Amino acid sequence: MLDLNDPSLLEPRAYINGEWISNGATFAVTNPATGTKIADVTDVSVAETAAAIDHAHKAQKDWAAWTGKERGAVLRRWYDLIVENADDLAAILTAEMGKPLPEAKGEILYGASFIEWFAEEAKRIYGDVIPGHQRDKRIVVIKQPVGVVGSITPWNFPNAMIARKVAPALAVGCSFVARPAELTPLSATAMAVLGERAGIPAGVLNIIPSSRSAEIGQELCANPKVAKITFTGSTRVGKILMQQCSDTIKKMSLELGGNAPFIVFDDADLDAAVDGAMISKFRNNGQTCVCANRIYVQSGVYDAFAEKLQAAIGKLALGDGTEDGVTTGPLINDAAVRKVEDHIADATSKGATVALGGQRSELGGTFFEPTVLTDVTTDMAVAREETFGPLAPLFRFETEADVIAMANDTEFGLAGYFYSTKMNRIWRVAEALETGIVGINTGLISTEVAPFGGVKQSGLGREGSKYGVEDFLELKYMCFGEVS
Ligand SMILES: NC(=O)C1=CN([C@@H]2O[C@H](COP(=O)(O)OP(=O)(O)OC[C@H]3O[C@@H](n4cnc5c(N)ncnc54)[C@H](OP(=O)(O)O)[C@@H]3O)[C@@H](O)[C@H]2O)C=CC1
Ligand SMILES: O=C(O)[C@H](O)CS(=O)(=O)O
Repeated sequence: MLDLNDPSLLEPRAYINGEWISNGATFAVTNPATGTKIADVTDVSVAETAAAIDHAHKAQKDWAAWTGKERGAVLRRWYDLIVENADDLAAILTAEMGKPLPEAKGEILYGASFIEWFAEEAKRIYGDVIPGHQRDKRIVVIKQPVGVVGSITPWNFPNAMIARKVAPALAVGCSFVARPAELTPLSATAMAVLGERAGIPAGVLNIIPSSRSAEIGQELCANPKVAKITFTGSTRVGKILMQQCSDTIKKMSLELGGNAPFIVFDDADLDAAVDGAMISKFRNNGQTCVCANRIYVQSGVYDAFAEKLQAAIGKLALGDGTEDGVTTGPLINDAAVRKVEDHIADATSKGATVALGGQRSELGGTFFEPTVLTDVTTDMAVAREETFGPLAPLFRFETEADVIAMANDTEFGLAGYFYSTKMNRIWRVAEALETGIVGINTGLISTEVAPFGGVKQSGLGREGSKYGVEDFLELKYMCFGEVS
């Protein structure tokens, strides 16, 4: 049992129309570090999903009639409650997802920062007045909430990925039906416990845990009362959802897979580059869509960087995320471990060298040794596929033109990083990278103040920042005649 200050935050039931629901059907949520069961969670059915959508549809009109200031005040109270309960929320997150407690706490505060940001934005949804095109005409543009928003989110950031979506949605007057990942629903229900306490009206926020992602997703995509789908996850699933949403032409926001290049030029501050590679590659044990998936090092500094990186990795401490000093938890499941193993086997079969790690940890379970591959080449799977684990493949390059071509040779385009101290090169490379986000002399780019999102097959739309509300709004213009 988790040792929480407020045990009521560990909530296994679904939250629909302001009611906590048990329906006799459950699925088990287990701790990836220990394999022990945390809770049996309500397994919401398709019919209950449709009912949640109906309630959200009814509640949305009243919610949209509140002023932005009133909605912002509720979101602010929600933010305050999340921060006050951050330790408990982090404990729940670590238990169901495995990331070390300090990282989990960081995620809770990161997620809360979106709720804080959009609590403020709620009262700034401005329209426009456009000079008439004829003497008797006047034109006014207003922005209105799209309506019911369906959300599908992954296991790797079970709090922040919901917060990054629900905050702008509720701020502008939408209602929300959230289906969290089967592996990590308890962070979502805990958020709803606090949202209810903050005063979010019944039906405005609904949490529908389920073991049947495809069926529930199909209902969210097909139901005509859902105006928008917002999704974070793999490009594979994003494509399925796009197809399913086409029948009702739903608005979509998609935060999909990545394959981030991390480039170290020979003019880089190598120690800073190693620090950046460590945070970008090993945050969340490499289980983030913006982590460095390919590390390109210019030949003049390749050996020195490889040596420094291995020394830094040697300071990582694997273990149960609840233990002091642990920096790196388990991977989410055995499939994730097998993907890392497959990428290592493929690379070594084609000439790469395991310079560090390369196998399952002696801790057992889904713990895996942080790994460095050297002599990696572009014909290897790690060059094309997202590893989503603690594997740092080092590619050698000669010229700036060569590395830009290699970095952009992917269907993905979420984040990219590079280290250089030459201003002219910094501008050239930043503009040349085909990504939605560029980290320049930093490996950590995530913040609520900037528009997070990708290009190419890494997604559609942006989350966070002043741009983040637009995807939850419809523009309408009113043309007044007979004025003169
Ligand atoms: N761009 C971004 O911000 C992020 C991208 N990702 C990408 O996602 C991948 C790993 O995360 P992972 O969670 O495994 O990704 P998935 O795409 O497999 O799952 C994401 C969510 O979609 C659900 N899902 C799976 N299949 C369907 C379906 N047919 N219909 C509706 N929902 C479905 C999952 O449910 P369930 O798990 O219960 O089956 C989960 O809640 C990586 O490629 C990673 O890059 C991950 C996080 C963030
Ligand atoms: O799901 C993810 O990987 C997150 O989007 C990464 S971040 O927002 O924490 O950078």
